[in-house]
Amino acid sequence: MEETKKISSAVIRRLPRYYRYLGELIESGVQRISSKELSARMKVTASQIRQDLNNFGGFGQQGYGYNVKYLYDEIAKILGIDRTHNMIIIGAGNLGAALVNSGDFAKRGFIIKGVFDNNHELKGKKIGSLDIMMMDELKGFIKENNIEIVALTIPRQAAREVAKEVAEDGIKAIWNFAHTDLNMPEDVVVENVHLSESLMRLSYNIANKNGKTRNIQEG
Ligand SMILES: NC(=O)c1ccc[n+]([C@@H]2O[C@H](COP(=O)([O-])OP(=O)(O)OC[C@H]3O[C@@H](n4cnc5c(N)ncnc54)[C@H](O)[C@@H]3O)[C@@H](O)[C@H]2O)c1
Repeated sequence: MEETKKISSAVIRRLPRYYRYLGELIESGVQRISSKELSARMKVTASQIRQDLNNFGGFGQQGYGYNVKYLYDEIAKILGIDRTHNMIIIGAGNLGAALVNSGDFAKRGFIIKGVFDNNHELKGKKIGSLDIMMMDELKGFIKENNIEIVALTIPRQAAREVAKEVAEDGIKAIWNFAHTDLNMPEDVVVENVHLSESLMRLSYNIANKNGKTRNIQEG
């Protein structure tokens, strides 16, 4: 499929949710669905669904609705999850260990190949089946294992330094958990995950639940 126009980040943010719902439909044996039914399940308007999916050529047919498996596969292609991505975690602390121990990423094709730390006391220790490696092994490991994504679960100052270092080693995708903006070159994509910011949005919604202000939803 050729992409002729830039797809808005709001649409891209909604796609994983479509993907999850379609996956559930497949699991329950549903083969096709109208945008009306999908909208009722997902609690977004049918016109929003049509508009979103029209960005990619629609996939729907008048009077038929959407072929669930086809749509699921097409969204996987758009999200680039129709193939595997090799990933490493830098920072073998609480958060790093939680990521390594979560099986969910592998199910989606994100393969955690290694975990790194600069604390020599952790050398030789394991998280799950992975040996914790030291930072002097990082550069070679990235090259040899075709690493595409680096997750940073280290403090903010360290994250800024390590991000620069891995970008110089050719990494183009950083999953940043440190509470800082990384200011990377344009060809490096950064996805920030900040749980406390999510909590602040929740707090905003608690504060405004009876007021006139509309809820903020991530779509
Ligand atoms: N984004 C979020 O939602 C979120 C949630 C919790 C924690 N955090 C942040 O993530 C970071 C990790 O949290 P945690 O609870 O796992 O902390 P932690 O202290 O348990 O683990 C941090 C690990 O990073 C290692 N480290 C420090 N500097 C390093 C460097 N330069 N190179 C390699 N490894 C280095 C430490 O040795 C340690 O093992 C913290 O900075 C924390 O503020 C973010």
